[in-house]
Amino acid sequence: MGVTRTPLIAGNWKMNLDHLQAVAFVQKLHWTLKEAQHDDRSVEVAVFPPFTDLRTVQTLLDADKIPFALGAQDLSSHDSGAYTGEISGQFLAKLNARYVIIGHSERRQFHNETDEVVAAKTQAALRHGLAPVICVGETSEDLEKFGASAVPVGQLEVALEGVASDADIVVAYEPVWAIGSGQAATPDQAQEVCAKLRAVVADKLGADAAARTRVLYGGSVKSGNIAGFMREPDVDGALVGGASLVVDEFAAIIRYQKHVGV
Ligand SMILES: O=C[C@H](O)COP(=O)(O)O
Repeated sequence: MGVTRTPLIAGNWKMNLDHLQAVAFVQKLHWTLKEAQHDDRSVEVAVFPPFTDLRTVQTLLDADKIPFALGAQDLSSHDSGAYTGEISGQFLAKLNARYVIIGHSERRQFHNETDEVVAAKTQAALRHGLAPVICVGETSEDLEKFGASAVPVGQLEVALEGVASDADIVVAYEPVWAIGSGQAATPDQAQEVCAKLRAVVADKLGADAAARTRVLYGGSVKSGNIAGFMREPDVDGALVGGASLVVDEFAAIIRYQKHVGV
């Protein structure tokens, strides 16, 4: 029997929602899903608040037994020391963070993160038992010059250098042109690149890792298009930006099976 990959719907809040707004949001999302009798086991939900919210959200998740996983949006490649403003993976692990986003295109674009930095951060996450959500994707210029898959495939190959075959990782394919633009990739386009990314995981970490690793699509995911992506065999979930900030919309994305009859 093949490996079943639990779908992952991840909300990357980016630099939105302070810790008080985060509490209200998480409580409302939880109630909304409960009211809709959402089956907690069918889809894993993860939220990625700003660093300053993490402790508050973790306390709320624990206290109210809310079954959402917690993730951070970045981490330092170093574990401790004189790195002003940086956040260590060991701090995130102590907050029971399960995931950390690495190499988001906004980090690559605004903080000059190279593939090598992404690889070092991937190692840092794994050292502390965090599952890196490794983001890769092409810009519209890359798409024109090289097609859709060459750049994300190359980025992932570097990120997986030296990663052990039993590592717990997630890959997120986020075409940069689709992020925040309202112009999502088509399910076919997402499937094509996600399948190639899974092949990179197979090549670097082996067939078992490729079979269990979740590959997400991200870029203008909404309740109206999530079902199309989730029907694709190599798309195991979504990394959602803007739509993860609106409770009803994010809940509808999480409930894609019932909502749109997949
Ligand atoms: O991390 C999330 C992505 O950047 C997608 O953002 P978006 O859903 O607002 O397009």
